[in-house]
Amino acid sequence: MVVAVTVMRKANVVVRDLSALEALGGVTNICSDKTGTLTEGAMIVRQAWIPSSHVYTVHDSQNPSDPTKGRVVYTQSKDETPQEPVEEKTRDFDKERSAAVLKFDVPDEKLNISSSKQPQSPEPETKMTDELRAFLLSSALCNLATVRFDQEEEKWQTTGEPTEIALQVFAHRFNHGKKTLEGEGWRQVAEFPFDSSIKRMSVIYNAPEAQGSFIAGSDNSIVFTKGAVERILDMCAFAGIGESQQPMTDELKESVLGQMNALASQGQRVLAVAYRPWEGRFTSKQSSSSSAEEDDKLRSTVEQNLVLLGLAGIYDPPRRETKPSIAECSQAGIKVHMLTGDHPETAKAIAKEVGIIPRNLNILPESVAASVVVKATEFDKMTDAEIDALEELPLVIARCAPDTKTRMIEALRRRGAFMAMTGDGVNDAPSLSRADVGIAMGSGSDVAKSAAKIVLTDDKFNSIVAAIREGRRMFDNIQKFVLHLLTSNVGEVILLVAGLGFVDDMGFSVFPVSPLQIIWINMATSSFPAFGLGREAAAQEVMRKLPQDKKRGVFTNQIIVDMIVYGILMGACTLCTFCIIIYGANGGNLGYDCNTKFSDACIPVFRARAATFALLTWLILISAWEFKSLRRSMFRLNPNDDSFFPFFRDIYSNRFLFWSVIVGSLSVFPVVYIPFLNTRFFKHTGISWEWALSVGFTLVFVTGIELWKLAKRRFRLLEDGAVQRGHWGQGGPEDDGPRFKRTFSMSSFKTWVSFSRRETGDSVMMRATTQPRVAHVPVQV
Ligand SMILES: Nc1ncnc2c1ncn2[C@@H]1O[C@H](COP(=O)(O)OP(=O)(O)OP(=O)(O)O)[C@@H](O)[C@H]1O
Ligand code: NA
Repeated sequence: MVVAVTVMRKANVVVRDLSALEALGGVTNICSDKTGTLTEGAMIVRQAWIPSSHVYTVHDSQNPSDPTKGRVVYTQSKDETPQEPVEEKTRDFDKERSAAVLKFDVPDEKLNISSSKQPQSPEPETKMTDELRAFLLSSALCNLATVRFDQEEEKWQTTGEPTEIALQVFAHRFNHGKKTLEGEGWRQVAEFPFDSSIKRMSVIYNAPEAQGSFIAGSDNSIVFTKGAVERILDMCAFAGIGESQQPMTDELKESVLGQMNALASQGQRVLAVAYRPWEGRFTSKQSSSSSAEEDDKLRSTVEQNLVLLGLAGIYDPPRRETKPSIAECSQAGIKVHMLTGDHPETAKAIAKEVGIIPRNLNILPESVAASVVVKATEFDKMTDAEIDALEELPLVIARCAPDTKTRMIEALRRRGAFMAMTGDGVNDAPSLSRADVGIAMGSGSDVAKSAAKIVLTDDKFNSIVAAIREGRRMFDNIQKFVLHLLTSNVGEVILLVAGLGFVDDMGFSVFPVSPLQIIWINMATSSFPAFGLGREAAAQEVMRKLPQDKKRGVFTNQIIVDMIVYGILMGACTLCTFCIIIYGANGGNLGYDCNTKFSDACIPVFRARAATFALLTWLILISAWEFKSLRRSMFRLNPNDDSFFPFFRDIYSNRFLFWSVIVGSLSVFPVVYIPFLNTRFFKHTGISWEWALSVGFTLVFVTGIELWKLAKRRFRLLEDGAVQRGHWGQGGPEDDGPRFKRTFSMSSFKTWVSFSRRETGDSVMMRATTQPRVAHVPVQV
């Protein structure tokens, strides 16, 4: 256990409660945040759309905190509906987007080489307009993030929320950072903070003399607001400023929403930026109201009749490690759900990129496809019965509120799932404590951390998967430990109970092994190998099998049957040894009072005891080596290892176990031979030819275990359930196109051929119901 915790520290996981790590090994579903966990959490404004004016696109920016990197170009939109230019962009952007994931860590020199080779874009460089200026003012001022160039470290430093940093950096590109503006005399008079349940934020500023006049009268304060598009849009009465200002009609709303969808479906988080001139000066008396209720009332009077200034598309690339980790979960029979505060389109696009949902939802059966991505409001509206009636729970829940997380936990629990839930916010605490395993982010709030059992110091999704692997390893090792302990106990009990039948002339039962021998074996020799088993490395297939059944715990059928089979085998071997020496070689001479005293009459019994003791010790020790794997041969623990005799390397890989078995085996000799100690205390004496029996029966025992394991493998006895990947495996290969272009090999070609054959199947439903690509991953073959 202690070993486990230190290992996990290295993997950036802090375990506050050890049982949580073991529990994690049994997780069947993970509900993960998106921002920072599945994605980098480093956001860049990629596109800004200004109503009936321009689309600004940021190119070639690899460093999210450096406003000097990359260039901004704009596209003039003549039409009322600015749909077209953006669609033109889409292709170009898509290229960039997939590249962005790879580019983040590449040193700048290399990037410059590659970008300078690209043909220069024909688009004009940006020039400042009033519309853009208003947009930047609101983005920079309604913002708590800071961006500054650190002279000492010679790099750009940022503080604050990634979303706000992105906007602040964007404003800095035009020299409109908050610092600069406040230097020019912009003064904040009130703030209505961001809250993830209302998903917006507002501030009120007084403009310096004459500066604000292009958007508000010079004696007026100005309200700046930003937030989720659907919410802000409903509070807007106008769009645009100056001559191009239009009243917010349903039609215009539709067009703005269309615009938002275009950005969101590229995986961008879209924020609406708005403002409003406040009649006269907003005084601090108005802002320092006493009760929360009055605060809310004031807030709703402030946040109305807004003017939409534009949309910002902010991109947060998925972490490189996310998709492979999700694939690993899928192979391990674990489902990954994404619960995000973002818009459904954004959520969907990112979910596709990381493999939580297939790129082509049509490969799912219709009944499932309909509820793969849902909005929290829809989910919240459903009754428990309706949720339980769903064929599968949603994989993506968008615009998620803290309550939605709690409902999802309950829905999962009703389906018998054992779930892990991540969270970072203050109001995530209830769901974190209610989940079977709550996982908080190192960067998150202290409230979340204290409600969770596990904290990820690096926020990364793949650290969760590493912790699950560790939990499963621990569980497996506990199983091996328990099997080792119980097998020796069953063997000893059989030997001792059968020994009651060895009755001497006085009518006493002669012990086949003495009490001190048993104590010695249990305490001195077999405890070290048992600890050694606890240190076993994870088996290769540890993430290729179903999560353990929480109700069964360690005692699976396999463990119970193994324990009986091996225990009987151990009992039989030791009994035979004792019997052969007493009845075969000494005509059944059980001596006289041999349980208590050494005499010449007791020599046969004492010699038989020594051989039985040695054998029992060795069987228990060698069984520890055998239990390194429950199903694989001790002589070939790794099926992919093609060396002729990997035994010693495999056995030596766990040093502690190796040496405890070796030293334990050798300890038999002094115990048998040291005079006085042997006859007086252990009630046995030195032997000669009898050693052959001990060695011989050790070989019989090993053969017996190997045969039983072979039978288990051959006839697939007592297998753990195989992982069924169902309609589609998460994190799997792309499902919309041939893969063999990238890595051409015979096998990938074959898979591709079999795909395309299936793709020509009659209908989507056909494909879905005829079990498309069910990957049966056999466990421990
Ligand atoms: N600083 C902010 N100011 C205004 N609106 C914001 C801000 N941050 C986020 N939003 C809006 O609120 C929505 C949800 O944000 P929230 O912080 O709840 O999600 P998140 O927790 O960051 O996302 P995830 O759940 O994926 O980790 C965003 O999509 C955006 O529209
Ligand atoms: Na979050």
